[in-house]
Amino acid sequence: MDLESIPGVGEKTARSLSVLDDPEGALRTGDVAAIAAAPDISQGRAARIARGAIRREHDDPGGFLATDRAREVYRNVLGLLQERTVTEYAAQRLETLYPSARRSRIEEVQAFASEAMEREPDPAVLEALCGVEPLQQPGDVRVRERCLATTDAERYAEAREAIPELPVEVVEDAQGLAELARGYATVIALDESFAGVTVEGDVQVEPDALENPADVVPERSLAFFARNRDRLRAAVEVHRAADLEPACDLETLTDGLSRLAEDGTVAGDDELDRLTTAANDLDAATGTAESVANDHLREAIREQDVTIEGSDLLSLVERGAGVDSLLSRELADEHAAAVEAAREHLIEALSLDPGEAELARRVFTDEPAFPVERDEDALGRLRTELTAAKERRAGRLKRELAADLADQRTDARELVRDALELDVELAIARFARDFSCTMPTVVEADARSEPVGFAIDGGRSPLLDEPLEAIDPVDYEVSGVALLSGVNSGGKTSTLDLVASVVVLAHMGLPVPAENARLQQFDDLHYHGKTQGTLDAGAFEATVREFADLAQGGEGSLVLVDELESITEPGASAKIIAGILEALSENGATAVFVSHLAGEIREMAGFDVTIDGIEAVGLVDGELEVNRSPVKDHLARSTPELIVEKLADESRGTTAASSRNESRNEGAEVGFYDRLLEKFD
Ligand SMILES: Nc1ncnc2c1ncn2[C@@H]1O[C@H](COP(=O)(O)OP(=O)(O)OP(=O)(O)O)[C@@H](O)[C@H]1O
Repeated sequence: MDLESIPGVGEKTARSLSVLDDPEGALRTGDVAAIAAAPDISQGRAARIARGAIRREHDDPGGFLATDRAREVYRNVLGLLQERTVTEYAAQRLETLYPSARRSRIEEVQAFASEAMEREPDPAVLEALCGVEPLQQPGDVRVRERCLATTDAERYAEAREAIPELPVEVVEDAQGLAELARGYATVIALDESFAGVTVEGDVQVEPDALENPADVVPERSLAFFARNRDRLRAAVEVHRAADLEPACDLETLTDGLSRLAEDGTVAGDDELDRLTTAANDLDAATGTAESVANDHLREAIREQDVTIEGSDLLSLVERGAGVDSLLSRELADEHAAAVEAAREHLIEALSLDPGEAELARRVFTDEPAFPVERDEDALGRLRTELTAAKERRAGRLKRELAADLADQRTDARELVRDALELDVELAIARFARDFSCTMPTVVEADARSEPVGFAIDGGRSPLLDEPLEAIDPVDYEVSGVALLSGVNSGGKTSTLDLVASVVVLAHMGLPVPAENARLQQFDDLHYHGKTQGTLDAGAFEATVREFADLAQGGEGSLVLVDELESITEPGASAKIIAGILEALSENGATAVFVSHLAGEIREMAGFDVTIDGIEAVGLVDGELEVNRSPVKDHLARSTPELIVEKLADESRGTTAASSRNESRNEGAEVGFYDRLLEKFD
């Protein structure tokens, strides 16, 4: 696949994407997480790239949303879906859903969304989703206690390339190897020629090391799991809570992760912990052991009456002997006990095993001395032994753990992806529940048959800022061109919003907020919201021009227009709207024009345009009671007409109830209201 052929992908982005394992697969499936794993590509950008790839896949020219208001409706319904996601990933992934005029795309998403609607948005699953995020690449791994060694310059270059995590050293001979062994806990010699060479320290001859990097640097695969430990655990939790089919064995993965510390070291091994603590605490424990011995000895000396004969003292002084000799002669037992106490302390404080204890005992010699002091050489040997034992054990455990986890890397990726995808599905499921949605029937347009238009039963506009229970369900059906009349605040704009939302969601392949919906597969949606106030000449001209374009094509278009009359004075508006409707009708477009001038427009129009009406069924306590579903072929009475009618009714009632004399004035009032009412006929 030529990545640059995707809309929105230039040379630089294509280069970033080519770093991925399977860029084509990621693009084909709209896998935002995989695309965002490419260098310098954010999730938002990944979503745009995925959308471009999907459009290319379906040969979709785009541009379904033809006006600002249409785009606004899309952003609003998408926002409602995004509000119902838990993860940022799912919110971005939803951006790949867009209204399309391509059947294959609509059906593809419909299949996905139908399954999604079956999902149960369990609170435990939503809670678990909080911790899931796309996996991250581990940072650079650097191992300092182990090195590779070779005598060959070419092999040196190869080693640096294959295993950049380890230092690579060039040596001349076994002597060089021995020197390295003093500086590193483990030396891995790459040359066959070193086989059989014995040098002190942990030196392993492994000519195949470069072919098995996982054995040589288990840190490499552990770093991936360590970096993503919490995300993987959260993904495991999501699978458990949602009872999802897991991509790998959850027990094995959880067990592996429980043995891994956040910094990539092995956790939970008592012996390794003991060795690590012993190596770390060695100096401090030796210092304390010295104090133990000296406190002991000081106490003993203080309490001792040392009796020494004058001749002995003389000979000691003449020989220049110090207190050591005195100690050995007079306090040998106490000295031995003090040294023993120091040794015991060191062995116990560091929990040393018998072999290590043997070395530890040598840290304090039997030589009489006060104060008792450590033997640095012996201490050095103990330190080397503890560090080497620690490294050996850590290395073995890392290799074992890396081997256990290595096979699960691909599955672990899938595990996280499935958890994130579940969030996308649950957002759709929640949206569908919250707005009582159904999957619409989207009918492919057929030039030879009658226009299908749209038919919505029990629709509730998701754009109304009311709880679902407070929204009256609306039935509305239009094929061809219609005018929508109705009382002020009757719900005309909300009806257009409902139609636009249903059409946009249906073309996204998603369920729509209605009991039932059947609609034509439209090419595009032109929705013009209400214009605020009269337009100046320039803006008026631009608006008329816009409709001129539409009137020339438009056979597959849905055109929704709200009170276009406000753009100029009423008489002229009616003429212009009538002309636009004629053109749209001739072209076979589907259109709904909301207007307070429906009657006037019909008179001007050169064809029998349908007028639907949102009727007030009456006035209750001064408030209009409205039937929100437009009545077909019915010019709704206006609010002023209803009010005059109400006044006429009221005054008739009063006249009937009053005496003859008093009613003269009231009779005149009835006549006045009737005169006004006649004007509405
Ligand atoms: N189906 C509905 N169920 C409940 N309330 C509704 C419904 N439709 C509209 N409303 C309420 O009526 C108000 C007015 O609706 P809307 O703006 O759609 O009326 P309109 O007929 O376009 O008004 P105008 O004639 O002033 O342009 C809305 O804000 C909403 O509160």
